[in-house]
Amino acid sequence: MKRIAILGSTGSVGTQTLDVIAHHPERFTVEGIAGGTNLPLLIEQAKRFKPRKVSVSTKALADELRLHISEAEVLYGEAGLTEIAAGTDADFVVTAVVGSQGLRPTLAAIDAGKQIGLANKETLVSAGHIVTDLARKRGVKLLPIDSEHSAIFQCLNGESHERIRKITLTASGGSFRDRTRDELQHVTVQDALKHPNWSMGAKITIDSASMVNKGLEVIEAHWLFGLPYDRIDVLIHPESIVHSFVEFTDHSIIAQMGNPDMRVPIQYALTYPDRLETPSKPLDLTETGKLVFRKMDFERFPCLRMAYDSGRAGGTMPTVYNAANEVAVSRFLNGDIGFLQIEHVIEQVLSQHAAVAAPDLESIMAADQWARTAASRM
Ligand SMILES: NC(=O)C1=CN([C@@H]2O[C@H](COP(=O)(O)OP(=O)(O)OC[C@H]3O[C@@H](n4cnc5c(N)ncnc54)[C@H](OP(=O)(O)O)[C@@H]3O)[C@@H](O)[C@H]2O)C=CC1
Ligand SMILES: CC(=O)[C@@H](O)[C@H](O)COP(=O)(O)O
Ligand SMILES: [Mn+2]
Repeated sequence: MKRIAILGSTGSVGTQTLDVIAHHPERFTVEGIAGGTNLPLLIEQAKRFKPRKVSVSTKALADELRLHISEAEVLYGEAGLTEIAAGTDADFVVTAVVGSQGLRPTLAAIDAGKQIGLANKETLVSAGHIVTDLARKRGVKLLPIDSEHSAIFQCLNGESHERIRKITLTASGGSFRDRTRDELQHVTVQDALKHPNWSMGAKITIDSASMVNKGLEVIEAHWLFGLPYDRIDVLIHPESIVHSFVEFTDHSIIAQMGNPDMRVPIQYALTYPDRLETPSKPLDLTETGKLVFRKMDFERFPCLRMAYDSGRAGGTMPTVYNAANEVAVSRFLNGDIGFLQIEHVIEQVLSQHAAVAAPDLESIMAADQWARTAASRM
């Protein structure tokens, strides 16, 4: 039995993780779940999966939750999230909260020696060296849940890292992939939230449309696979069938394919190195017919160029890229700024930042906070 704790159990990745667990009750128990504000769903999950600890974002919500569930200890806030990450009997923690608020709880889980199923990419972008160093020291595996990174991880199974020529992350192009920059002037939040292939939380769906998601994924890949940025490529693949691929020194390419369904990478992280049945639809390539791949256009998607630049600059630059984007996306979702202003905010905040090299956690937190304040004023 693998004992699981989930940070962000009420979200898109969180609910799909519980779906995977529900299909294999003989394999998994749920020790702890943490959600934000979706109380009805958290109550339903607590009753069904019977974790010993449950956490919500505020004290008021925790008080209300206690009226509905008596079997579990109810916690709240950052302390509650950290307790679900590090203070349960779980041996495996799925990090599926959104944003760099996942950083401290993830570090706590690693410090406590829990294996990590990593969905929360912002954590690795914000503090990649700190997270990977601690994982190395504690002997903790960071098992990728992000579909592209799971794909690369599967392609690399048994291969020597010295034989990798480059890896290529595929990008669907997001909700506006066929629109020109001029046409982006007046797009709405509703338009932006219509991802062509994946059903995901609001923040990552906007990130897909701006290509920030792929930027975050490039930096995530740098830390997960220890590759320099000039050996991490991105291309547009509108079908999201090839989830990513590796080219080796002999020019062989190994790709991982499947219908777009997050339950596959989630389950692989949970069962690695084993594989189990899933309820996902099998891929029939004769039905797919044609797969399209296009070169990335960095003029059309400047947020990807800024991610490469931030990653290469290192230090606190990726922290600031991520935090500025988090604020810009939240402002876009609230109707405060237009879609194209997301990239403007990121660019301006990056240009004003005096980077700190080899930052410790305190400097990372300070840079994150500085970027949030700057981005909210722009
Ligand atoms: N969705 C996907 O297919 C993929 C997602 N990812 C990554 O996974 C992460 C999660 O994405 P996704 O599932 O789409 O996001 P969602 O917005 O769907 O879910 C976010 C989760 O975080 C919870 N949460 C938010 N704030 C807090 C808080 N302060 N304390 C505790 N919990 C909190 C939410 O709770 P509540 O809803 O109750 O408020 C919810 O459970 C992101 O980093 C994303 O980039 C990566 C690859 C694919
Ligand atoms: C499912 C997943 O891993 C997402 O990160 C997905 O990749 C988003 O799609 P695009 O960023 O390619 O549009
Ligand atoms: Mn992805």
